[in-house]
Amino acid sequence: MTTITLPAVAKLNLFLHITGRRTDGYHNLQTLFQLLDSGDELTFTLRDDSDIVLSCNDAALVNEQNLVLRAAHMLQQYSSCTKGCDIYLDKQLPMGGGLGGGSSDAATTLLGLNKLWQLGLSNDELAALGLKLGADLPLFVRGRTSFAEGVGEKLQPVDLPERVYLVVTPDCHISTAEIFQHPDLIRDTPCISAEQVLTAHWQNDCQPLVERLYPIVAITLQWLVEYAPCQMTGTGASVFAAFPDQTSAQHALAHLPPSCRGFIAKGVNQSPVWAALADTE
Ligand SMILES: C[C@@](CO)(OP(=O)(O)O)[C@H](O)COP(=O)(O)OP(=O)(O)OC[C@H]1O[C@@H](n2ccc(N)nc2=O)[C@H](O)[C@@H]1O
Ligand SMILES: Nc1ncnc2c1ncn2[C@@H]1O[C@H](COP(=O)(O)OP(=O)(O)O)[C@@H](O)[C@H]1O
Repeated sequence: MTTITLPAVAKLNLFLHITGRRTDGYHNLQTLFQLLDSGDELTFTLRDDSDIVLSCNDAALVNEQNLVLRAAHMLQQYSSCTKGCDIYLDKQLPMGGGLGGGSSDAATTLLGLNKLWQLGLSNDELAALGLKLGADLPLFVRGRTSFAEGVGEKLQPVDLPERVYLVVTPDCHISTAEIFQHPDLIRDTPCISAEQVLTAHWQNDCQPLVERLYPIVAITLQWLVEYAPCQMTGTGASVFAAFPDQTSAQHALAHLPPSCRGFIAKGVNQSPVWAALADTE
């Protein structure tokens, strides 16, 4: 096996409760991560030397800060592996939109290179390595729709109905750090237990602040709520709504405001990356 192609799917935060601020500046949160069935795609090809070379359909993404390269270098160093690879990233997800695309690309890189380089690392090892790159990495390494606590790394799988989502991203960039640093952020939501996840009130504590600071997000939510109940994911700017079927989601998508990007995806309990990895065996 010298080439592997794997998906890197998006996530939604069906709720995002911020329960407190930690001494290291980060916030404790409780969230319900819903994995989607679509996103980016990565192709890994073994090289004859130990170089790691990234190419991408968006040339602006080819730089050392790309989480794909950072994950690949980290894995190579951690495992003392002398093999290299070419990586092609087919970027489809909006960036910085609260969909976790960068984290998902990095997690798929850890899973793909663990296989291509025949390292035999466990999922626990890969999730712990991934956490060094971002709070959402362990979710995508484990690949299960989950209730998460801590900064998002303490995960409990949850089975949800596989619903159809319309995801809409307004044309604005929101800095996660700016939202978490803001004095007006809701950061005192009472903790719920894992048993309360399905019955709790699902809200995104970042949403009122983001709607105020970025009116385009509020306007997009006002448009979407005409079709279905909707919410923001992560620290924005993407918003989403669940629909009973593809047809009704398509109907809303057809009326998308001109400045927005949108796509329809199915919520899944298990990331397709696992089926794709199994196919490589
Ligand atoms: C809050 C979530 C929910 O999914 O937002 P999205 O990024 O998906 O929108 C994520 O956990 C975000 O994870 P990630 O995007 O990896 O955040 P990081 O780069 O680690 O953090 C950026 C900055 O946000 C703040 N931060 C982040 C996460 C957290 N639990 N508490 C924080 O206070 C910190 O100031 C940090 O320096
Ligand atoms: N492979 C990648 N895909 C997307 N963004 C990346 C990638 N590597 C690094 N980044 C950086 O990470 C930031 C957050 O990206 P992303 O994961 O898409 O958003 P979010 O954390 O809001 O869900 C981007 O603005 C970009 O600067």
